[in-house]
Amino acid sequence: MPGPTAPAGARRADRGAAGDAAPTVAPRPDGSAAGRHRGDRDPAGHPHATDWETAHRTARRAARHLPARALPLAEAIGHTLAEPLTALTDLPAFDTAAMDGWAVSGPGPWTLEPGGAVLAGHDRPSPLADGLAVPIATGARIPPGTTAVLRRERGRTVADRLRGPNPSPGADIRPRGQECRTGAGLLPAGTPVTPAVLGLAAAAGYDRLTVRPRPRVAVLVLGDELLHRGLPTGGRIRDAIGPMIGPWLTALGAEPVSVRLLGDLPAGSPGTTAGAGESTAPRTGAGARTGGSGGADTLVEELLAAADDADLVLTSGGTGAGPVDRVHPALRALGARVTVDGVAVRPGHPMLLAELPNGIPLVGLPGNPLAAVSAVLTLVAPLLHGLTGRPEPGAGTARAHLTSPVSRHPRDVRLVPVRLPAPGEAEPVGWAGPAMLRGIAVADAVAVLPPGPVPAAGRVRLLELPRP
Ligand SMILES: Nc1nc2c(c(=O)[nH]1)N[C@H]1C(S)=C(S)[C@@H](COP(=O)(O)OP(=O)(O)OC[C@H]3O[C@@H](n4cnc5c(N)ncnc54)[C@H](O)[C@@H]3O)O[C@H]1N2
Ligand code: MOO
Repeated sequence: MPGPTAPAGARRADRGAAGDAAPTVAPRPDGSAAGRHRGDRDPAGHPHATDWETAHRTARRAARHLPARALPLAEAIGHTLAEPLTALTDLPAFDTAAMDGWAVSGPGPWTLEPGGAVLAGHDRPSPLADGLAVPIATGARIPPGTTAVLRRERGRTVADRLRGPNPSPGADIRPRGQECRTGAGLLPAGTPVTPAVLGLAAAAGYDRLTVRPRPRVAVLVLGDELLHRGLPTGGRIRDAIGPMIGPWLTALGAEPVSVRLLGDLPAGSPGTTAGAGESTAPRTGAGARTGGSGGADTLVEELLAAADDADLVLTSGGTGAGPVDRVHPALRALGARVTVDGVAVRPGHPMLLAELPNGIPLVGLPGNPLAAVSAVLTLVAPLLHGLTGRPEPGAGTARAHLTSPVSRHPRDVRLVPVRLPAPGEAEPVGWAGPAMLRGIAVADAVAVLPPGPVPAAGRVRLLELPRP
């Protein structure tokens, strides 16, 4: 069970030590630090803060595409097309009746051909001579010589005669290739495989799809103060990140393989760890969670075990420089390359992006719950899209007018939960403090407010919120 919590004041009091705990920032060829921008200032103690746009881009680029694999259709759901989907057949593959009725040749009245109906699934029906009609079912091949289909409800038969209005030529016939010709591009690479994509792929002749799999994500929720059931008590509070992070990852196209609820473990050093490859932490099933610190005694051990079995590792909490904020020290002990160490965004400025020694990316979500959401939108979503090759949803295109002005941060981007009451309108919902979820819980999107001295008004950029 988690141990007692240091009072918040004590945890915060040590933030002055940020310099000591700062991990190595990877140098760039030009000698500057990756993601660091001269002139950026974060008065709260993050001199390395990366600007928000750069952080977003860096996260996407930090991801190498996951290897593609060919999977049977039924197993491809939720993954991402690694290659364009190209029609393997004309669709429809032959001229097809669009309605139940009669195939007719020429103007009526018509004589019914003896010998029964043309049904779906029948191979080549015999040709229809001028003045003749034959009953036909939706989806059946059109007999050669047919000029149109007369719908059942429009015709009436007496003995072997069919009467009804003359359908216009080609009426209710779906011509071969109407939807696509063989070789036509149907979907680009990077398309998420939805139920409709599976249906289209099957119709277009596919038995298997070449996909990039859903990224496997391991999550470590840090903090001795967190309770996982019941009411806040004795200075402890409910964990709000653990319950939302798994479903949010799923909505972003990832597979949360484990959400481990850990206390404030000591950072540890690589010397005290189990080597990568021999995980000491009991692995859990998809989306499963465990209480307590499991089998590992240090954060370094937990990180190594997580990285061994995932495409992306997330931590929550402990990104600061307080006495029990162990993410930076653990990354430093591991020799991880920290590429984004703080972002000029509110909430969420302590968020970080790193590359673990085995090349697996790690995102450190700040502990304040809305700050963690901000990090999901800023770093996690583009990273996942980079791993699968999905385009950023509505990247740079979604915009709306704020229905009322919202105060901005003088130097940092502000992310503000909004409702979208009408097309093109964004209504701030309030309750946007870093520790609050009340606003985001009713929001349809998040508005991106650039820094500035006066409140934001007018058109703003929107970020989609992932939906289950
Ligand atoms: N001296 C300074 N103090 C703080 C700064 C700063 O710049 N200088 N930044 C503040 C901001 S902004 C944030 S965000 C947090 C980031 O802190 P950590 O990532 O180290 O997170 P913790 O200290 O562990 O927790 C912060 C806060 O969030 C609560 N928390 C943590 N995990 C959860 C969870 N899973 N569910 C709900 N709430 C959680 C925790 O109890 C704390 O109240 O640092 C500020 N301080
Ligand atoms: O930026 Mo903190 O991340 O506002 O809560």
